[in-house]
Amino acid sequence: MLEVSNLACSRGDHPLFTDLSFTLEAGELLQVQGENGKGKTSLLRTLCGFMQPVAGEIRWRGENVEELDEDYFAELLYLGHHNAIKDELNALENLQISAGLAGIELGEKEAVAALRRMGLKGREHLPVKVLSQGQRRRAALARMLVSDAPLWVLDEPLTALDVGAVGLIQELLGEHLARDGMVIFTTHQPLVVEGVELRRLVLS
Ligand SMILES: Nc1ncnc2c1ncn2[C@@H]1O[C@H](COP(=O)(O)OP(=O)(O)OP(=O)(O)O)[C@@H](O)[C@H]1O
Repeated sequence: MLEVSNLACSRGDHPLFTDLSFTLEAGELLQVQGENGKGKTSLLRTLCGFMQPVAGEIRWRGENVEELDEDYFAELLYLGHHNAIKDELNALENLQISAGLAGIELGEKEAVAALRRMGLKGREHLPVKVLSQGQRRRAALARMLVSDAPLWVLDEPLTALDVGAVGLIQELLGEHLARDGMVIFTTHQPLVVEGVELRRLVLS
């Protein structure tokens, strides 16, 4: 379980939020909401240890994440709104490398199957720089199919996706939550996971 207590974050001298507390349990889907610039991305990045909070504490399975360090990162899948993919490499190489960095040895057959489920059949061996925006996004989101991390932190996962891909992402979220996974995410588009209650955290 993720427990956030009295968290405060700033960017430079600019305070974003203070006294933010919430929990996230197995099977829960939490949307961070707020107008542009309210600190949604900053909150997600702070939860993943990329930014230091000004105050407060983040606990994972009862322990402060600063003390857990690598053990916490191994249980975390972060997909930022910038695709963390290398332009010169193809979708297959990108997926295998990112899985490897997360400690997962991903065979070519499995990686190809994941990319095909993401609608990239026939595009697996092209450098991602020639893919469309939506296809690049699909290539980045394929990590959801090969991750065994229980905590997913997703920053605007639906950006650039067509209706079919949005449906697929909603399906993948449903599968993850049904396995007792947890998801915290932002989106400016509607996102519905069938049979799952959407919790909301509003930054104001
Ligand atoms: N590196 C930085 N240096 C200074 N200020 C920054 C930096 N990164 C972000 N900010 C500021 O911090 C604030 C929060 O940014 P953040 O990206 O967390 O907002 P957001 O709620 O995710 O916005 P959006 O809905 O537009 O994606 C914004 O005012 C932004 O300009």
